Amino acid sequence: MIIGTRGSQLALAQAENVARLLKEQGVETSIKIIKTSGDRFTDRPLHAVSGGVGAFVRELDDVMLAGEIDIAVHSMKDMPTIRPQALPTVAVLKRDTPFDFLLTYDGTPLDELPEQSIIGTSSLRRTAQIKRYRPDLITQDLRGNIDTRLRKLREGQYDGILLAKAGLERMGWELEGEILSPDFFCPSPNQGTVAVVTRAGTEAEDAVSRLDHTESRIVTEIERILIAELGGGCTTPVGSYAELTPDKQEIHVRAEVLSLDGREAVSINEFIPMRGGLEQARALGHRLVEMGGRRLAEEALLQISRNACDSENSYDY
Ligand SMILES: NCc1[nH]cc(CCC(=O)O)c1CC(=O)O
Repeated sequence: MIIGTRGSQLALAQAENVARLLKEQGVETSIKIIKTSGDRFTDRPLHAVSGGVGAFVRELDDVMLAGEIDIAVHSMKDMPTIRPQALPTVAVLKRDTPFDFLLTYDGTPLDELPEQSIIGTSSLRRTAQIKRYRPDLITQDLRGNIDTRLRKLREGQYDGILLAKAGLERMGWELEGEILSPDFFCPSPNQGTVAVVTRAGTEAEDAVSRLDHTESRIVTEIERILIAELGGGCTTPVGSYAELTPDKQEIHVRAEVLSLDGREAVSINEFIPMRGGLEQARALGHRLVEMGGRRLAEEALLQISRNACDSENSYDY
């Protein structure tokens, strides 16, 4: 069986991990690198790349539908909500750390950074959240793969950069930094979770389905439901995070929509029961809209110059 992946170090690490997990199940695989247009235009913000934020995923879908690969591995937060029926998400892997991470040039924590320090991120959500938390800091666009972003920090172009902790973990990089609390930095929906796609009705589907982690599947679904009604398309500053309580009876859900400048936000922060959780999440998503979340998402969208964007749920650029 052939695992298709993008060629970035993070994508390769994720694909290699899936290969290892399948090998433990006695399934042999090989890895094939697929170059996507999102990888080719790394100089522009992703919301300005043709095809928008679903680009990475869709091009792997195409080669899978063409039969060139059997298994595709994705960072789940980059996957559009609406998916081809023939390509089920057969496994949601056990979640890694879902939180954002601050790396600073000299190890200074967020609360102690001098005024006017420059923070690099290309995520509209992280930009809005950092502006809300520290309006005196300066945010600057920072694109590129994780290795590129780290290099730019080391070169002194930024005082600090924000990224997903999970990316560093998967690369095996243990760097000193600060995990940002979801109370102030609600992560992107599905951040820190890898999903695996196959063609329906194949041997690969059978094999990969053994890797599915039920709890991670539940919380990631809830995170999507919470923000499903917001509209505003993709690339708006939206966070959504669900976690099981230690007794596994309840789910702690947080979700928020911010204005691009971080000055306005609407949010929810609640515990819902495991039983009937999906319905309650839908109701909470509705409440987020009624509190003004859709208006904020639509306003943000109007302010962003961008090309066609077909994804409903890839907010993190
Ligand atoms: N936005 C791109 C992206 N997609 C997934 C990850 C990290 C891994 C993950 O969240 O699963 C990243 C990098 C980042 O946000 O720093």
